[in-house]
Amino acid sequence: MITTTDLTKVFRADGRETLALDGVDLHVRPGEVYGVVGTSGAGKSTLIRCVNLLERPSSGSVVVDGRELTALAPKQLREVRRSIGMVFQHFNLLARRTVQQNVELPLELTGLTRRQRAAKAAELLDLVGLGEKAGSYPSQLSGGQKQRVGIARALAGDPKVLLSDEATSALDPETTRSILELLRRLNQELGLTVLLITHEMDVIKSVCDSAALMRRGRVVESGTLSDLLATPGSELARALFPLGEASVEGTLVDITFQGDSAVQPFISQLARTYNVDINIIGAAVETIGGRQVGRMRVQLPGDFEDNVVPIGFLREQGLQVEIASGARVVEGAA
Ligand SMILES: Nc1ncnc2c1ncn2[C@@H]1O[C@H](COP(=O)(O)OP(=O)(O)OP(=O)(O)O)[C@@H](O)[C@H]1O
Repeated sequence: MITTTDLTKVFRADGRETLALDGVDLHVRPGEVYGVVGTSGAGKSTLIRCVNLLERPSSGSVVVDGRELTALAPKQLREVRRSIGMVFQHFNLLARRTVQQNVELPLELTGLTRRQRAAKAAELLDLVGLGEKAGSYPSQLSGGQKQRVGIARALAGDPKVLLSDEATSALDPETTRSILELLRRLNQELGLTVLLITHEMDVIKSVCDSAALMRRGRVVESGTLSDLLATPGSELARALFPLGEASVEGTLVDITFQGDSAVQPFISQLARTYNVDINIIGAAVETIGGRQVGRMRVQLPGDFEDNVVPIGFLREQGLQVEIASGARVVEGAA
């Protein structure tokens, strides 16, 4: 639904050049919620703004719903842009307009009659749970309500794609949750593809199907959350599912299991078969991207070389096993 290929963006200001995007390949499939995470300055805002050409890329291509945006003439681009909704961190509502008039704004140039516009706005406000606030002004609304208006406005052009630029960053945790639930519901009910950027791992965890990690203008990791969790050494997986600090004693092993497989029988089998004392350091089961994922960190006595066979046993059971300490030894052994 959204594909960027070798996207670069160079900003020139005060005689200095900043490479904000350095060859970004992103692939967002139809109907998924895709999150881009990264520290401040990583290039997230620039990326999302390049996806609807609010910012023109320096090179590379942006294809949304089968259309190459960088090749479009201004008039065509304006039309396509109407089918890409965008929500902003600070809502960007017009203070002198009522809630309904704010939602109608993108419809004013579409040739709809006043009545049609009003009917569409009312329908959208109902959809986001704000039907009763149509006549209020933005200053009379809470932050969460303002963002609901922002979302209704973004949906006015019946978009297939919704871009969200830190939509929940200005909101408290409870309001954040309700806005994320709304985005998820719109994704499911309208089949909307959502590309969001955030600096909060919790946002990725609670609402995204896929994620990308950006650093210095590049995507350094990306994939579905389940694939990332199954990728040894994945930074995103570790951030999604932290298991506490590594200690220097013995060999620390992180075991990840998804779906129905349970790890407990393997641990007791392992202890019996190889006569090792296994210390469980931490374990948790969480719902990530709508799927149950379990992780367990265990400590085995001795260094990696002493544990090659037990670790092999766990891997044979189809569990994903990652060595959390003794990495130096692992490299040496490989
Ligand atoms: N209009 C601009 N002119 C010059 N440099 C810019 C401009 N916009 C962004 N940059 C620079 O591009 C880089 C990426 O910025 P960007 O805002 O995309 O990062 P970000 O990951 O969204 O960070 P944040 O979370 O702080 O918004 C930064 O070094 C920033 O200073």
